[in-house]
Amino acid sequence: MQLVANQAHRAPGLTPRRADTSPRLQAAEITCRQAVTPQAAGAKAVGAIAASALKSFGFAHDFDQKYTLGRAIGAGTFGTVHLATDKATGQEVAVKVITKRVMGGYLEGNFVRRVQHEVDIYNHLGRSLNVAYLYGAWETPVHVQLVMELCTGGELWTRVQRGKYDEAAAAALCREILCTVAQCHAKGIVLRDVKPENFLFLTADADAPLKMIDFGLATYCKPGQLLSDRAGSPLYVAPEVLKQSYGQPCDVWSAGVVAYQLLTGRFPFEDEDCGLLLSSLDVLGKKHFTNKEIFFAILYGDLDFRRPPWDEISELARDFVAHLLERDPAKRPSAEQALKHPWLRQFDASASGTSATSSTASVDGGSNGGGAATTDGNGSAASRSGGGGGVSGSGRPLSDSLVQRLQRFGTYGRLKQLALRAVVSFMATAETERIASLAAAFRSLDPAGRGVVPYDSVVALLNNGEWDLSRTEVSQLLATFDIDLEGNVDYNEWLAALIDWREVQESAGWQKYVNQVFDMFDQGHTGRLTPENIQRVLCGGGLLGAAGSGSSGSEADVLADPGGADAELDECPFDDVVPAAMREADEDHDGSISREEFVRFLSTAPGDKLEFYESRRKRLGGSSSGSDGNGGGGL
Ligand SMILES: Nc1ncnc2c1ncn2[C@@H]1O[C@H](COP(=O)(O)OP(=O)(O)OP(=O)(O)O)[C@@H](O)[C@H]1O
Repeated sequence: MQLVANQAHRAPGLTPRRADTSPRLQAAEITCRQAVTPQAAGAKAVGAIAASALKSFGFAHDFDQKYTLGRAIGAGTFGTVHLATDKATGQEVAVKVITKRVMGGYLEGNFVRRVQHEVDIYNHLGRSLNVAYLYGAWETPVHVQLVMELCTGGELWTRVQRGKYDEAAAAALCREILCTVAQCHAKGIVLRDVKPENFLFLTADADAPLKMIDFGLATYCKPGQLLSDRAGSPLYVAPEVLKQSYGQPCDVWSAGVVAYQLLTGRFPFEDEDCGLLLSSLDVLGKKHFTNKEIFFAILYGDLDFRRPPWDEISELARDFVAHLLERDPAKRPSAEQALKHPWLRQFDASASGTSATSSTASVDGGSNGGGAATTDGNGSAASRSGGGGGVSGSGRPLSDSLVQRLQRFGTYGRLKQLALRAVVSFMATAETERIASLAAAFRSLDPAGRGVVPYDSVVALLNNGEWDLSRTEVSQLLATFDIDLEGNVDYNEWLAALIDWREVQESAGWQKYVNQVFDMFDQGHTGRLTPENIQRVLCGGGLLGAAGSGSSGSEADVLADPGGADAELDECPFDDVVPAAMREADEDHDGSISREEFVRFLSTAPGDKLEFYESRRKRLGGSSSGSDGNGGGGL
């Protein structure tokens, strides 16, 4: 095993991260970073790209025109993170500046895969409100610049160091971490680096949302698959990772270590022989532990539930932590199962509370008509939690789950979103019943029947006082809606973003619709889609014609100009879509997407449940009706 220290490249003058404050932890933080091999970075990331032959990533080059770079605010082994300001809007963002690694005039292969992998994962998972949002990637001859949502609340680690959390606060944070893990696992991604340093608070507020950053060790691993390369940070690494045979459960273990820390302020294991009991204090300078000692404690040490403050912590909390820190991964709960633990559920407002029903919710499409967004001025506590643990995604009223649906759709990636928008256009005429409530909700925002809702109306909807969202989160949800990047939300975008795709997949028509979209791309009737096919159709507007901006979305509209033979390919806003989609969809790496691969690409994993995404639905006390907030026209 090749070990690489995880403390290099600190920019001068930066507030040091935890690793720098403690020589002990610095040693302990030596991280097994050989993960970015073709196997470990995921064969998908390798995909059809001959990485070693690249001179550039194909990212935009106009960073300096768009942003003013400010001071450095953080540093890791891979890059330095700076503050920056959007010149047009004044919005502050975080920019990770990564120095390019070049060999023989070309970008070094592993480096290319690492960057592409990070961008791909951010582009998918960053659409969830649990992960810092990636606005885009830029490059110069020397650097790559990843522009991200700025999190000003500091690392979870900083708050952990201040001492233990009360149970309600600890449970809320554990829920957010496990939701992030569950979202990743549902997409066949294992994080391998769940630790407090990789979660930042959006703001300094006590109840600010937590956002995951840094997917450097994440890799593709479906349930049941096993990995063998050691990867992780020693204090959080699962025993089976040390034994080099592990899969998704390793993230649940790491979440268990974090849960233990949140409740007690220290690490969970002791080893009588070497007197190892890790506490924040130990870590900050009193004792010296080698990785060997730490690994021994993880593998064989006793779980310490005896010492204070465990005598003041509830049985349920202890049971929760003990379950997550089960050494046998086969007996450990999955992230989804852990989210249903009674300790988390007892603090989950959405599991017991009532949802906002009092104001003029604009998405019900029924009784409220007009769709005028209102502010209820209630100012009540908001719930960031999911849909109440066991609540199924299917059948959840739109007025409760709008934000969850948007996030999940956002994580699909651009090509899949565009293709699903085309599927919708085929469905719209055939499945009027399935889309009736969504159509009604759209009409309430588009009373004039133009088939397009301007950005302002959607912003007003998301700011109507019923959702707990920051300004930047509203704009990122808006970006998810606007699949064709036209600056508004058309009827088919609305349907595509909000429909329950898992339900559609189970319907008789699904295979037919997907075939129709495949055929739109496959103009040569070869049965395979090449990057060129896809690029031509996307940039020629053939797929976007699939809905037009109207609400009819008929088959005739779709097929009117399927290939865009006269297409102007020079100014295509989807240039970066195809390589990322190829890395995801081309499972056998033959440089094309077969019909079967396309069907799998468009399908939503059965495990990708709505309740893993934060509802952000405000919970209003004393709801009169106790109804589902549907107002008569929700899903
Ligand atoms: N979106 C953000 N907003 C504010 N600060 C950030 C953001 N992203 C990163 N940082 C800060 O920059 C530091 C380094 O970021 P990050 O961990 O992503 O870099 P890295 O080089 O990939 O790290 P690693 O060494 O773990 O690979 C973080 O610890 C954090 O303090």
